[in-house]
Amino acid sequence: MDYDYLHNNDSEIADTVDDQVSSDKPRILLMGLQRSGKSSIQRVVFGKMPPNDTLYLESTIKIQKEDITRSFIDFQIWDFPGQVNYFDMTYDSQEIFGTVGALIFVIDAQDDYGEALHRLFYTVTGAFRVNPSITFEVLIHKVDGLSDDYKIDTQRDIQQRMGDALADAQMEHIHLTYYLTSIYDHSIYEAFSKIIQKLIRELPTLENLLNVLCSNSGIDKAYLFDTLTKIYIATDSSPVDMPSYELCSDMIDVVIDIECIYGVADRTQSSSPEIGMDDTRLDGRELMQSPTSGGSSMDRGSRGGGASEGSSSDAAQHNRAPSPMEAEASSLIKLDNGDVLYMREVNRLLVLICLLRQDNFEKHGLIDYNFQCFKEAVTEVFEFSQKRNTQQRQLSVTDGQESQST
Ligand SMILES: Nc1nc2c(ncn2[C@@H]2O[C@H](COP(=O)(O)OP(=O)(O)OP(=O)(O)O)[C@@H](O)[C@H]2O)c(=O)[nH]1
Repeated sequence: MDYDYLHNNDSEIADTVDDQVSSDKPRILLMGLQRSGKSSIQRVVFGKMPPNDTLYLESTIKIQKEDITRSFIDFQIWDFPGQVNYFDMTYDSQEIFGTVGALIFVIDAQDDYGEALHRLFYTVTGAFRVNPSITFEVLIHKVDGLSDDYKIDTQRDIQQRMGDALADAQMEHIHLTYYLTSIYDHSIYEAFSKIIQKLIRELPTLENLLNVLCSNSGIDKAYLFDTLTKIYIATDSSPVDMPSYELCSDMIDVVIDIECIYGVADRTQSSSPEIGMDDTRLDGRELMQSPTSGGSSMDRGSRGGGASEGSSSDAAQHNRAPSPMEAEASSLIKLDNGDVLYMREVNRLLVLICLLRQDNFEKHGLIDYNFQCFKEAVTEVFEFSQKRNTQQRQLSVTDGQESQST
């Protein structure tokens, strides 16, 4: 089979790479055919664009580069125009693929994907030759329009055809990971969580800390989320099940919604998202004092968008942080099935969300103490990783200057 790449309009965008290659951060590349959904993914996950608004996105004509710098997530995401061949002589593929962490290839599953598979093959084999350490991730995207059976069949077919093509080319050692995704549900966040976790060097340490926290506090499942993107950057080693992940992820929205309604407690003293709800009544129900501190709780009712059956939330509590400087928002949602969702803010960018049985939450003094230890450990790991990143960047700048002068 001949895997030729389409050539069109290269000259229009030939100048767009040069000004993009200067940053030394690890890169995530978003590639795929035109209209496969690359820009939509970037805007929805990293820009908080409502999925329906992506209908009006215009075609990308030059590389869109975005710096994502938040806690442990520290990279650049590049959204490529679908119509360009970055392996031809016009571009320096070493410059483009040399420092790439992950190459994400998006396939429109609602369309005929024969052409997309040719492009995928051409892209991964070309990029692998330049940089064998890239992780290759394939998003079988727009699956919201497909039945469950059809989704599985599509994934199987794509995997099979790519496996055969790589084997024919004796490149079966190239490993591709496949995800079924849509911007209209949690699947895109789940996929990005897994992709980004592969790039976080501190992941084993964070997982260990979460394991210790869970086993010492009677917590069934814990996720460390990046608040803005809803990407979980680590979880404990018990298996991730979609309903629990969706509940935890939805909790971030619940808290943000409540914050939007009630505002920040004291903007003059703190930029932390504390939720000031004292003396407020909602739906005629009085807000109660929280058991942990001088906070308050509120009935919130069930929330759509992914909550699992029989687990609609029936109460959410928000505790005021003891001091504005401590910036420690926390929140509690009791589920109908007797479980509890407990959220604690680690810092402005990270929240810990735990799922546990209500009986175990009775010992929340212990949980709070363990959380403090966890938080201190995470802060130390974070400071260490920042120091190391800064040192590495300084080193690479010095290396670059030396190689230029020789
Ligand atoms: N049904 C569905 N439509 C989607 C999804 N993601 C993106 N789309 C739609 O796909 C269309 C194309 O999306 P874009 O993000 O512009 O595609 P692109 O790959 O960036 O296209 P180019 O910039 O031309 O390379 C838009 O109308 C989106 O609304 C999805 O998960 N499900």
